[in-house]
Amino acid sequence: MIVLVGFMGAGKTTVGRLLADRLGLPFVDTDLVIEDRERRTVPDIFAADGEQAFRDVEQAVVADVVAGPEAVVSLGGGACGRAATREVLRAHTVVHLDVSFEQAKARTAGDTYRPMLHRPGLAELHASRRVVFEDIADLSVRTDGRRAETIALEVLDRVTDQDGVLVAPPGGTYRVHVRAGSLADVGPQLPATGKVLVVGRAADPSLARILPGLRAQAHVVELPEGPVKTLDVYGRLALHAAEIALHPDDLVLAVGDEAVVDVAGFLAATYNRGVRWAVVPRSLEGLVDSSLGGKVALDLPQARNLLGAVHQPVAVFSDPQGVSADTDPRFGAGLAEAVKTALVADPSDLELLVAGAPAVLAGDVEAISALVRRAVVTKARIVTADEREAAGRLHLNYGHTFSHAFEQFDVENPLSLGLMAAAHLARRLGLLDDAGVGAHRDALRAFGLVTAHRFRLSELQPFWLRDKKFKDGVRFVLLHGPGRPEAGVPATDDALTGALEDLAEDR
Ligand SMILES: Nc1ncnc2c1ncn2[C@@H]1O[C@H](COP(=O)(O)OP(=O)(O)O)[C@@H](O)[C@H]1O
Ligand SMILES: O=C(O)C1=C[C@@H](OP(=O)(O)O)[C@@H](O)[C@H](O)C1
Ligand SMILES: [Mg+2]
Repeated sequence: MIVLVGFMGAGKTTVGRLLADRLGLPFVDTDLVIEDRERRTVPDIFAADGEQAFRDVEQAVVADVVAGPEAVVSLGGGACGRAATREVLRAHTVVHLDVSFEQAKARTAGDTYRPMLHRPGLAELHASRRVVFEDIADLSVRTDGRRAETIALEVLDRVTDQDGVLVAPPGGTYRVHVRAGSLADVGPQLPATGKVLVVGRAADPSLARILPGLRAQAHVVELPEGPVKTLDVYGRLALHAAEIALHPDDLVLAVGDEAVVDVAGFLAATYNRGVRWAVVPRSLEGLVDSSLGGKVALDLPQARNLLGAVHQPVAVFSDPQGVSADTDPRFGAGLAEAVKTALVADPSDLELLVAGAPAVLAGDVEAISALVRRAVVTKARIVTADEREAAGRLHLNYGHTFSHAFEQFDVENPLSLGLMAAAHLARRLGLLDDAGVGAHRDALRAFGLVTAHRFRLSELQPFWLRDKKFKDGVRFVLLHGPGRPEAGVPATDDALTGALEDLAEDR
C-alpha cells in the first residue's frame, strides 16, 4: 500500500490519482470514503458534529482502507494526528508530499470545502504537522513549484525497485536493467508466473545462458534465421500459444534481435488480447532503442511495420556483453540509433557519445554499456511523457522518414544517411546552420558510419505515401540544433532536391 500524507493543498488527492493510474492500482481517497460512509460532506460533518467526531470516523476509515486491497491511498491532511493511525501506517509505504505553508495557502485560496483552513494558528499547525509527516514517512517529496505529474513520477521512481531505468507511460511501469554480464540473472528476476513462452533464434547462444535460470515451466520456440516479422511466423507462434494454453498473466519472453522482439511482442499484444511480456534485446538496435517503449509490429509485403500495437513489457533486461560488430550484423544501425537519440536529447549527450566512440568501436563493454544506458535514459524519459506519439515521441523518428525510403536500395547504413539527409534538409529550410550539419557528420563519422550517397527524389516519393507522418505531403522531424527537434515539418520539392544534392556531395 502506498499512502500519501501531507498538509492541505500538498496535492495528495491529485498526485495520488496520477500515481494509481501509472501503477495500475485502485485509488482511494479517505475523505471520499468518509463521505460515502457518512452520506454527508466533510464540511457538513465538521459543522454538525465537530472536528473530534470527524477524526473518529477518519481513524476508523483509514484503518479499514489500509487493511483492504492493494491501492494508492491519499489521506486527509489531519489524519496523522491520531497515534493509532500513525501505528497502522507503519506497515505501509508512507510518502510525504511536502508543501510550504505559502504554497499550500496559494493552492487552496478561496477554498470553502476545507474547514481547517479557517482555523486560527494555521501556520503553526502546518509547522507541527510537518514534523509528524517527516517522522512517519518512508520518503519525502518536495512539491513547491513542481507539476503534479512530475511529483507523481518522482514518487513512482522512488517507491518502486531502485535498480534499473524507470519507464512509466500510462500503458505500464517497468525498469530497463542495463548491466554487462547479466544474462544469467534474467530468469530469477522475472515476475512469478506459471508458464513462460520463450521466443528466440535457434542459433542464439543467449538462450542457453537464460533458460537454466527460469523458474517457471518454459516452452521455447526457436525461429530460423531470416525475416520473422511475418504473418506466417506470427501464426505459428499464436498456434503454439494456444497449444500450451497461454494466459494473460503468463509471460512471453522475447530474446533476440529487433525482428524477434517485434514478432514476439506482437503476439504478446494480441494473443488473448494481451499477455505479459519481457524483453531481452540481443542487438545494439534493441539495446539502444526498440526494446523499450512497447512498439511491436509485423511487416507486410507492401511496407514495414504495417500491423502493429503499443504493448508495454513488464521488464527489459539489457546485457551489452556479447553484442558486438562480430555478433550483430546490424551493429552499425544500432550505432546510428544511438547517434539519433543523442542528437534529439541534448548537446552534452552528443559530446559524451562522440567521446566514447573509439572505445565503443574497440568493443569495450563498459563503453557500450554507457552508450546504451544514456540512450535508454533519454528514451525512457520521452516515452514516459508521450507513449502514443502525440508529441515528444515523434522526435524519436528523427532520420527515419528518409531511412525507411533509403532502405529500399541496397545502401550501407540507411539511418546514418537518413540523419545526414535530415540535417541537410533542415539547413536548406533555414532551421539548422552549418555547425549543426557538421555535428551530425562528425558524430556519424566518429563511429565510422557512411555520410554520403546519391538518391533521386522521384525514387523516394512513392515510398513516402504510406509513411504514417504523411499529411498533405510528407512530414519530417528536423532539428533546429542538437537537442532542439521539431516534428511535422513539411518540405518543398526544391528543398528536398537540394538536400539530396548536399547528401550526394557530402557538403
Ligand atoms: N503540484 C501542484 N502544483 C500546483 N497546484 C497543485 C499541485 N498539486 C495539487 N494542486 C492543486 O492544489 C489544490 C489542492 O490539491 P489536492 O490534491 O486536493 O491536495 P490535498 O489532497 O493534499 O489537499 C487543487 O486545486 C490542485 O489542483
Ligand atoms: O487538514 C485537515 O485537517 C483536513 C484536510 C482535508 O483533506 P486534504 O488534506 O486532502 O485537503 C480533509 O480531510 C478535512 O478537511 C480536514
Ligand atoms: Mg485531498
